[in-house]
Amino acid sequence: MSSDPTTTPVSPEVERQVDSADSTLHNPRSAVVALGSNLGNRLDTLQGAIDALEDTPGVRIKSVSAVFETEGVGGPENQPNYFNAVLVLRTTLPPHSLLERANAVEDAFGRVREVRWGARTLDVDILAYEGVELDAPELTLPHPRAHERAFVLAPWLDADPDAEIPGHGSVADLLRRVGEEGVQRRKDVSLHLPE
Ligand SMILES: Nc1ncnc2c1ncn2[C@@H]1O[C@H](COP(=O)(O)OP(=O)(O)OP(=O)(O)O)[C@@H](O)[C@H]1O
Ligand SMILES: Nc1nc2c(c(=O)[nH]1)N=C(CO)CN2
Repeated sequence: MSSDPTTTPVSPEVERQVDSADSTLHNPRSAVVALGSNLGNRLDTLQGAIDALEDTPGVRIKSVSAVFETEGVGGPENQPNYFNAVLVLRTTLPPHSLLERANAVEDAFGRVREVRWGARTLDVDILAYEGVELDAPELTLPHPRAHERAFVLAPWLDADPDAEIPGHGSVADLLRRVGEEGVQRRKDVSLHLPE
């Protein structure tokens, strides 16, 4: 019998049937996540975010881009440069659960939401989630501004040279169109998967 008084015990066979009807448990999807930081120790923060995401049940990081140092786009003038990176994941979490986890990781690194596009210790955005298009304020997929941002496209191309943004084209073409001004690959630093 289950020791949890809020649950009605079910047989292992029923549990198996319920699990097999939940296709998300068996079908990890590909998702792409952008990381950005322009306050504090930017490299440690991005590495901490990678470790926290990899530590999430239902999330496996498959590819980590190089680190790009980028000039702030939008928001207040003279904000410090960002470190940006992109991760390709396989995940069994549905999109909204992945967003919740992304927000929790931002909060864990002391993110305070004040000025739009203002400086932040950590920003975690979902760029794309395999086969999903959404147009809600709390979650828009693919990310509505990814295709026009060199600070997203350059690391995305590095993490996945064949990436496509549904409705916009290949990341390689989009980056050629947008140009790479204000975006520099930092060859002296790197991020890694947790050991
Ligand atoms: N694809 C997405 N990834 C992350 N957040 C999203 C996405 N689509 C919508 N949102 C919503 O956007 C809200 C604002 O996010 P945030 O404060 O990180 O914006 P921002 O990173 O400053 O700006 P931008 O959205 O232009 O990158 C979040 O509360 C979130 O619910
Ligand atoms: N260079 C750079 N500029 C930004 C960034 C970012 O990550 N890098 N994020 C923003 C809001 O998501 C706004 N502007």
